[in-house]
Amino acid sequence: MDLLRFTTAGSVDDGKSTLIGRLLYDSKQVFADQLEQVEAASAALGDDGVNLALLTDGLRAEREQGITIDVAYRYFATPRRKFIIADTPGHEQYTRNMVTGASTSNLAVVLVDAQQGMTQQSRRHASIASLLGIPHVVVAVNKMDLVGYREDAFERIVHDFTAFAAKLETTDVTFIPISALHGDNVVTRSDAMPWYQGPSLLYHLETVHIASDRNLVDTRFPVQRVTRRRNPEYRGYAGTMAAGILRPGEDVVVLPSGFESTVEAIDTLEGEVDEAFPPMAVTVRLADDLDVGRGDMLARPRNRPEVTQELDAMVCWMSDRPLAARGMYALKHTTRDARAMITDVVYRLDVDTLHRDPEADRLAANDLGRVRLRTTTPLCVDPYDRNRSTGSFVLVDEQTDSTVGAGMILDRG
Ligand SMILES: Nc1nc2c(ncn2[C@@H]2O[C@H](COP(=O)(O)OP(=O)(O)OP(=O)(O)O)[C@@H](O)[C@H]2O)c(=O)[nH]1
Repeated sequence: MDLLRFTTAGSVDDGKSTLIGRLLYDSKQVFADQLEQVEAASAALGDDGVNLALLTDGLRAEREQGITIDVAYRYFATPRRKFIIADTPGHEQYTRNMVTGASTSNLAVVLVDAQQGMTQQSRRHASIASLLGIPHVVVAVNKMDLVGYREDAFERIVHDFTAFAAKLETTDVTFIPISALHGDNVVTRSDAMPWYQGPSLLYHLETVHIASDRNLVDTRFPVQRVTRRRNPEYRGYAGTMAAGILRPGEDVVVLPSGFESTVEAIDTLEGEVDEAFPPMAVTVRLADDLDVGRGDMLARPRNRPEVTQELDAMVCWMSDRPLAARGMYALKHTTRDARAMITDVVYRLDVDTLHRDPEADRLAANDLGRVRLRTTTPLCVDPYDRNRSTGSFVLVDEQTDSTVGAGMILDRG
């Protein structure tokens, strides 16, 4: 069964918690003991019925105990699909959280309050979803009950959002009018909005076509480690397929060294396989005895990533200490660790207006901007819009060992 990863984005009080609670509750993913707790807490607050936001927040608190996490991953399944929700609490660090949660998402649900309409925050969330290359966006127009379930309220938001999204690269945008509180169009279709002919949110999540979002063209296999098992002659390269397809008998090039060989066999825990594709974890054996190690990448001789020490990237900055030219950081890209120096801050992007400020010489926490970097060792990279996995990296502060930036590599053309 396939898996859809999605993230939710909304401003404070748009109803994110209520929506997630509703999805879990109506698709019967809530355990009896959790439900009892929430019913008791709801009653204590004077709510009749179940306060769904409490349900989500309760699960959140449970997860957060003792560990600082910015993104809680929540799992649920229906007969059609498995789901992972990257639930991003906290309002201060929304850009950072959204970047963390969204970087592997297939889809983003952007909540817009039907009464308030498009806000600066909605524009920001749409911009970030687009920059992160999330292939599918759902605009869930929530609290339709507060506008009398009127079509014109919904249409106004569709119109405003579409006008703004025209400036973005996101192509697949679906609008769904919902009431998370009452459950309209969340799991089941609502009778309250006969003018809406589309699917419920859950049905859309179950059926949106994601198979072709994977890049099966550019073969990329970052080597995680060299394994020697079974016998002394056995030497395999273990890792996870980042893109493309790999089959025994095919020619490969090892980068950055440039040595070429042929795939002899592909092993998995279940035995040998005829082909490997993302996100399979496999061990590749080559016909020749080459010097291959962690951080190297296998690709096809005629379809290679760029091997470079100069990067142009959009960076989302997450640290209170600003990013500025000449800063040095540890850089993690696929399985390779390097060090990088910021050589230039090209511009800072205002995600509300999409205006570029070329005068900016630094990025503060939650800023996005274009920077140039030079790395100490060569990296095998693709543009992010071609391949999210070989096109992204993180920057780590070497003193505190904390992640301070997420980067998306741009095509320098
Ligand atoms: N009338 C109405 N109220 C709603 C709806 N959805 C949420 N609300 C209410 O809006 C308020 C905020 O909802 P939350 O789910 O806590 O929203 P949130 O702030 O986005 O959630 P988090 O930031 O994730 O904690 C609560 O009082 C909800 O009951 C809706 O569809 N209709």
